[in-house]
Amino acid sequence: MTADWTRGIYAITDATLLPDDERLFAACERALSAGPALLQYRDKSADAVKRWRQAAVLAGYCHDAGVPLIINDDIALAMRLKVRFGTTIGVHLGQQDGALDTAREALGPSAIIGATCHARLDLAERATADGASYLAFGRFFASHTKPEAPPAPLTLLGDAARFGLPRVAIGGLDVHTMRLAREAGAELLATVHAVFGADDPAVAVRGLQASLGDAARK
Ligand SMILES: Cc1ncc(COP(=O)(O)OP(=O)(O)O)c(N)n1
Ligand SMILES: Cc1nc(C(=O)O)sc1CCOP(=O)(O)O
Ligand SMILES: [Mg+2]
Repeated sequence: MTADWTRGIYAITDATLLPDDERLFAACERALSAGPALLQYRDKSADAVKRWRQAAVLAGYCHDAGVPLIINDDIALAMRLKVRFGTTIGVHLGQQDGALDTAREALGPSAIIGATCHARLDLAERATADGASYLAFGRFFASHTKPEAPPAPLTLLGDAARFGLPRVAIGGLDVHTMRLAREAGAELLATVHAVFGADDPAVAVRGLQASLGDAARK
């Protein structure tokens, strides 16, 4: 059974931190064992064979753990996984990654479809109208993973409550800064480094959950 995905830790993979199948799969298994709300497969390479192979394994892990798998950027890959495995597959789309309504049509009404809104409420308003399932804002703090991402103020998260969708905070979140983003209104706290830069992603997810005061999910 899939647990409530709308609140908690949103773990995002990274091909630099997890450069091969063995490390990616081991780290994701550990992270999933601690009950994140969502797992995103994010691989910016053009290696479609690797992306299919890795995403297919993660789809199985996520299915077993009851955690939705979100595919970054790639509606076609999410669609292929859904057809092949029939599991809960979603997609995260940035402003250059394809149309939300195309993704919704391809993946169906219950798919989780996320939208990057940077620091812009106008993008959030459009994404809401186009059928997004959640709205992602950031980056809020200095990011190891994407230092060039444009900055966003924490006050944006309160302003975004009006859209009535789960708000994701991203960028430089760790055991300290995550609390600030939650206090500012984010239901979901997305991180690469605080989970997959840690020695043990399971311990990291549990530590982040504890820092938020969220009950352990597993
Ligand atoms: C949860 C979440 N929020 C934001 C992003 C960034 O998406 P995007 O702007 O498309 O940048 P890339 O991740 O594709 O480099 C995200 N992936 N996930
Ligand atoms: C993928 C991504 N998108 C961002 C945005 O602001 O849109 S920040 C970011 C990287 C998040 O990694 P870390 O938790 O290591 O900072
Ligand atoms: Mg993208």
